[in-house]
Formats: sequence, structure tokens, C-alpha cells
Amino acid sequence: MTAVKKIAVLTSGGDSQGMNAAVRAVVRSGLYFGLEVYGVQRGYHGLLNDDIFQMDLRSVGDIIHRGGTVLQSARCKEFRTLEGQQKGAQILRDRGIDGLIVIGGDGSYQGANKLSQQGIKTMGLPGTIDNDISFTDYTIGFDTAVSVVVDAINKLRDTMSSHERSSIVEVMGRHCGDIALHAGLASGAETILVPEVEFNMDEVAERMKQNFAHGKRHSIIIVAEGVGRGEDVAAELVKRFPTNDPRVTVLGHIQRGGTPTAFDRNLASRLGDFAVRQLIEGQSDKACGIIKGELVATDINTVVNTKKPFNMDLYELAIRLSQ
Ligand SMILES: Nc1ncnc2c1ncn2[C@@H]1O[C@H](COP(=O)(O)OP(=O)(O)OP(=O)(O)O)[C@@H](O)[C@H]1O
Ligand SMILES: O=P(O)(O)OC[C@H]1O[C@](O)(CO)[C@@H](O)[C@@H]1O
Ligand SMILES: [Mg+2]
Repeated sequence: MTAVKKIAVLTSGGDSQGMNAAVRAVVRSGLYFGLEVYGVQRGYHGLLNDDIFQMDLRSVGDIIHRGGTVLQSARCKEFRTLEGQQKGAQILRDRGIDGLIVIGGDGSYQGANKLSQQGIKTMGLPGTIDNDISFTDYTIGFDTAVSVVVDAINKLRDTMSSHERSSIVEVMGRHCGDIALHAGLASGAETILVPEVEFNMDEVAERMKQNFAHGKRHSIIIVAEGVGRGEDVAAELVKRFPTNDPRVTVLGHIQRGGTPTAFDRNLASRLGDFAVRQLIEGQSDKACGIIKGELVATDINTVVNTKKPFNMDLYELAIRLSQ
């Protein structure tokens, strides 16, 4: 006896690489366990427009390796209102759908929490490049986004070394510095500016002068968008180090595209299957995640009200190794 018979899946908020692998896992595990599975187009926006269709094994063929999301994604103002949430729950009830899996970020999780208050069983899957969700070590898409940044920095290094320039690279992450931190460590960046760690531009400039004086041929500063614009950091740097002639690169939405890494595909596959099994067992209003390799389900309220801790050890290591 399963606690749900018909389930639906949607993707919401900023898309991320690996969302398709998660949708595929939800659909195929759901069907394997004898459920009917539905797809909702364009997140909560599609839900409110009853943009819902039945999915079968073939509807998720050939997508495991694709970035983006075949269900498409959206941000929906109306769903932030009680009326919107009641309407969404009624649309699902009218179709006999008793469980919904929401793949998205913290905002999408809050929507899932509101739907569970309206009597729909919900599960959240962490689909965002930002890695800003607590109670999971990794979010789906983060590993691919970091790889995109590292690949870009490899290229920048080539040309920056030729000209003995410094390179300022602005990366995504909204209020979270994890993309900057992990890409910074992997690419040997000299400076990593994140919202979680206070910094002093005088010290940043001084360190850069020392690096060039000690024979470095280039210098990389990664700026998480939560700190500000790369252009503004460059202006502050030039005031303190006028002979430096930095170049700014804003990686932007390139970080959200491309084929997902094996890590993101496997994470998405495991989490998608886990979310289905949680619903079948009667769980609801939970966020699925991975902690030290183990799959876990945590109350959504706890997850959205807990800030993800920043890994200071990794930050200090990155700085130590880039001397
Ligand atoms: N407090 C809330 N109550 C109900 N619905 C919400 C709430 N917050 C967000 N949502 C819904 O979730 C959608 C996505 O939220 P948001 O834009 O914050 O992105 P996200 O899921 O956090 O993803 P990302 O930050 O990775 O882009 C919103 O457009 C809205 O429809
Ligand atoms: O797709 P949009 O609306 O430009 O949003 C960009 C934001 O979404 C994210 O890509 C994912 O949350 C953030 O890193 C970034 O701040
Ligand atoms: Mg978010």
C-alpha cells in the first residue's frame, strides 16, 4: 500500500544542470513503483494554469545529459499569495494528484511548504547552482557550474600570463560564496571575495603587489556576485595599485548551462528516486539532500530557516595554497 498514487514533478526558480536527470529519475522510479506520474510545465506558473501532462518512460528519454529543464522553469509572483497556493492545491486535487516533487531552490521550497499546508504531500529536491541550501552538502548543478568557472579561468590564465595582468572574474551565487570558493580553490585563484567573509581592499591590493613583486605573472580575483560587481572591485583596486591594469570577466548565465557532470547526474538520479520513495512511505513537507554521502530528508521549514554554514577551512586552504 503506497501513501500516494498519482504524483507530479515541476522545476522552479533558476534552472540548473542536472534538473533533467532528476526529472527522469522521478518519472522512472515513480512508474517502477506503480504510480502515475505527471509533469507540470513552467514551475508554479504552469501549475496555476493547469499546464500538466502525463509522463511515461519515453517522455524522459535522451535527457540525462542535457542542461536546462525539459519541464521549463519560471518565477511566479501569484504563487506567493495564499489565494495562489489554494488555487494550486485545488488544481492538483481536481486531477487526483496527491504528491508533488518540487525541484528548485530555497524559494521553490517555500512554495512546496505552503502547498503541504494546503493538504498536498510535497518533497523538495535541491536544484540550484548556488549550493545555498542547508542540510545538503551539494545541490544539483553546483558541480557543473564550478566546472564551467574553472574552465573559463584556465582560459583567462593563458592570456593574463602573457600580458602580466590581473583578472577579476565575477561569478554567480546570489548570497552564497560557494561557487567562488570551490572554483577558487580548483583554479588557484589568489583572492576569493565572498559575502560570508569580510575583506579589506587595501589588503587585497597589497597582496597583489607582493605577488607581482615575487615573480607571479598574473593574479586572479574571484568575486561572488553577493559581494558586488567585478567592475567596482576593479575600480577600487586600480585606485590602490594604479600600475595594475586588470580585466573584468562576468561569467553570468553561462554558468547555468552545459551538459551536467557525472557527479550532478548521479546526485540528481539518487535524489529523484529517494524523493519518490519518501512520498510512497507517507513522508511530506521534506527537503531531500545528501550529507556525507547519505541521503537525508529534513523538514522544509528547518531547511529554509537555516543558513548554510560557510566552509572557512576550505577558504583558508585556498588562500594558503595560492601564495
Ligand atoms: N515564500 C514563498 N511562498 C510561496 N511561494 C514562493 C515563496 N518564495 C518563492 N516562492 C515561489 O518559488 C518561485 C521560485 O523562487 P525563487 O525565485 O526564490 O527561486 P529559487 O527556487 O530559490 O531558485 P534559485 O534561487 O536557484 O533561482 C517563486 O517565483 C515563487 O513562485
Ligand atoms: O535567472 P535570473 O533571474 O537572471 O537569476 C539569476 C540568479 O539565479 C541564480 O543563477 C540561481 O539562483 C543566481 O546565481 C543568480 O543570482
Ligand atoms: Mg534561491
